[in-house]
Amino acid sequence: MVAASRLSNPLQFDVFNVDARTGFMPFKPPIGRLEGIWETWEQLLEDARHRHLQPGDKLGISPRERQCSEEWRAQVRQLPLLSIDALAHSAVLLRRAHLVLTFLMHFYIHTLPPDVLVVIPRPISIPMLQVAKVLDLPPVITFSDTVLYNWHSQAASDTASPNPHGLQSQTTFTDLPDEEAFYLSSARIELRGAEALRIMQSSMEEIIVGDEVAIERLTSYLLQLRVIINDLKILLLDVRKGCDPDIYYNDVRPWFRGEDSDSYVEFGQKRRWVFEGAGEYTDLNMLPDDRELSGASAGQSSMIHALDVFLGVNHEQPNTPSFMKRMQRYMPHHHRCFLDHLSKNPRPLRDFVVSSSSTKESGGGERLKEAYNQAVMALKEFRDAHMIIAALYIIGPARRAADQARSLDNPLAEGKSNELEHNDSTINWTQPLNSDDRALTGTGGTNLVQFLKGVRSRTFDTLLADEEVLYASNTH
Ligand code: HEM
Repeated sequence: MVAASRLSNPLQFDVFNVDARTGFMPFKPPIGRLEGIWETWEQLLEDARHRHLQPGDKLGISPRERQCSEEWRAQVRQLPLLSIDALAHSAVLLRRAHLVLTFLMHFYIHTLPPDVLVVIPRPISIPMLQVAKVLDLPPVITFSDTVLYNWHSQAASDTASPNPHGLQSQTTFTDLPDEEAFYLSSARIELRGAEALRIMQSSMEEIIVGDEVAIERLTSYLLQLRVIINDLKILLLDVRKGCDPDIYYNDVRPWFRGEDSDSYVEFGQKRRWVFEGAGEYTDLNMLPDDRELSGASAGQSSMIHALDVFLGVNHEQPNTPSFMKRMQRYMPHHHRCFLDHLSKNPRPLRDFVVSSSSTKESGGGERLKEAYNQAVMALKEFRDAHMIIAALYIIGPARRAADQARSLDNPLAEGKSNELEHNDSTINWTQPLNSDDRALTGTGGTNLVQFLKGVRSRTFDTLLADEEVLYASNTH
């Protein structure tokens, strides 16, 4: 348990919509349904789920399934255009509205046949853009829609924290237990990570004090942090218990795709998403030409970003914003501010560890450095595990899907095999996968293999070597 504060708190959770018990997840379960005039959105969402709509580019989709999707989309086009004014006063209602509208929108877009234009009908596009504007979020499904604000639990009382093993998802695309297991594995990581946030808070206080006692405390916090990050790794690997890789890849993942990972490419360009009627609203001018609409990805989890920022793992690169920076655009506004605040810490942990271990005589600095390296190593091992999961859930199933498409002689086979010129799920990540750079893309639109290897290397490079500490002591 983290010791009581010795200083006024440099990282005030409540300002950033962070809860000391549940971290970036709200302490109380999010509301499960909008009432009043917005019931119609909820009913249409329910209807989409009951119909078991299928993605329009699914291999072997039947005429009956296409017809069923078209009937549902016709209902969406006939919806009245509802005002969001009475929602705008409540963050809780707005979050549910973002969730419902993005689920409706992704159902609408991804049930379209792959070769028709994407025009999001006005009854969804306008409230979607309005809600997104008030929340300062992009009009696309995010990690907060599928995980942070998409759960309920049977808590023992109003004051008890949600039980990580008693969680259920409120809304899914497929009603498959695999989809729910996928969301809940992230939710459990968020809940377990709340203790890591408390450690960051207490550590920042100790860094300000900076004396021998502070160094001892900080050392023990970092050792606790190592244990927590190791637990996050175990929780991540546990996704295998409830979510089948092929079901995830073929049935669940297609619904998350953003504009930048659309499967249909014409004249070298992916389909643009047209938000019908947006041009008539000058105050909704939030879709510049260089807009980017990536699909939901756990890369948007503020928890992992917070660990990077706190431990000093630097993903930034000159000239272009990094993937990690881009993903922050998809996080709830206050959580983005939290990361910003953490990154502007005037005494960053890594610098403090370097200076303490190079100047302190007593050996406390050396123990601090060792504890710091163990925490960084745990994060690197989390990323090793994440690469195994990405291989198992994307690379293996993508290969099997491409083989299946080829055997059906389906015109989409070329697209699917472009996705995968790689090895199978027992991939050896230390080998170059393929000289062909046509890469598998993540839902966040990245070149998956290259990207994940880069993130892991940068984590490893954050470890403090003896020379670095020596260099710091010589330059004091
Ligand atoms: C079946 C489970 C998972 C799969 C298949 C998966 C896949 C991916 C993929 C493809 C990327 C590349 C970026 C993109 O384009 O989206 C990515 C990035 C990322 N994912 Fe996951 N992911 C899974 C679970 C998780 C979980 C549970 C977390 C943590 C809550 C997580 C955290 C991240 C982070 C932080 C990144 C950014 C890169 C990094 O920091 O290493 N992922 N993931």
